[in-house]
Amino acid sequence: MISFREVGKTFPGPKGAGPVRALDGVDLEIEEGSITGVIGWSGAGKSTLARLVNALALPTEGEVWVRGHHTSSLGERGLRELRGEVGMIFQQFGLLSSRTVTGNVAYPLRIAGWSRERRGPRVTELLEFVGLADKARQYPARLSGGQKQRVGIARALATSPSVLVADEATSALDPETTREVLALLRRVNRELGTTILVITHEMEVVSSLCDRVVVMADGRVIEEGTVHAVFSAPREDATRRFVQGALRDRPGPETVARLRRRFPGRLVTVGVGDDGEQEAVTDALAAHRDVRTVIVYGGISELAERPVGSITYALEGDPAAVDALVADLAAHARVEEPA
Ligand SMILES: Nc1ncnc2c1ncn2[C@@H]1O[C@H](COP(=O)(O)OP(=O)(O)OP(=O)(O)O)[C@@H](O)[C@H]1O
Repeated sequence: MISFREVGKTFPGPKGAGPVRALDGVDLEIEEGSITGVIGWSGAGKSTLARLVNALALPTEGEVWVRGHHTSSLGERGLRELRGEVGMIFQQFGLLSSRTVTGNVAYPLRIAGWSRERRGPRVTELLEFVGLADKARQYPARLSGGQKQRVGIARALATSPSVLVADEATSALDPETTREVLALLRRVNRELGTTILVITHEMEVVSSLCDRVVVMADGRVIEEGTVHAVFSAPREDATRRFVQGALRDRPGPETVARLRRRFPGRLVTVGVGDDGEQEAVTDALAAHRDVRTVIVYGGISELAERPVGSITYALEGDPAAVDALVADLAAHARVEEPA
């Protein structure tokens, strides 16, 4: 559906500074019907990547393909076709304040040359889909943030695009409204079959909505895979920071110091993965009765409907017995000792 092949994007830098390398050697395949999250800290290149999908920007190296369109070699007609294939929603909604909800949703249809007779029923259908049929005549200023974003989604879907790109679409919303908008995006994917690309710096958005995740740092893709695979065993520091920020399952340095003062035993953090792993850990703890085991910290969440997190134990006993238990745990799960 979408293919990035060795894509680079360099911007001329500010006066006196060198050029800015926003994307560097990005290879990426987005499957039809998937929901893919692109996550990264500020400046990682996420928005630049999003803008390449509907040719709002073109790569300076490599190729971007969207549904068989090579974005760098499109004429005016090809570009119009591509923009019809790719809907976009933004953090600040991008609604026209001088037009009603109906006027906003009808706007892309007017541009695409739909007659007034065809536009009316299509707008009604779209507003019903996003649950805003009763707001058709309102102006955006009278709507809440969540309602504005739903208008944005209806507008983005007007021409039945096969791809929807959401650039920080929930970053301006409170947690409850964020959940509503994410639920709507899930419906768009399931009921309309739209492929969705979600650009975000919020791990919760990825973990609750996406099938796959692409982690970006410094213009590069540093990790990629299913949400569960990437977040349950992060390989890169940047990924680990996202997971840690969301799960808060591992004690930070100050907490570790406090735990060491309170508990005499050896601190060991044991990863929680799928069910089999947890059972093996419980069995190992039960088998080593000569070691006193105290749970001192931890957290378990769900990612892609599977458990993930860690539990930190203080293990107290004869050092050889504690060593034997730690070896037994390490045979079944990820074991770390806080620094
Ligand atoms: N039009 C532009 N001109 C010059 N530099 C740009 C331009 N657009 C982006 N950049 C630079 O490219 C890099 C990547 O920016 P980008 O906006 O893609 O990152 P991001 O991951 O989306 O970050 P944020 O979440 O802060 O928007 C940054 O260093 C940014 O300053």
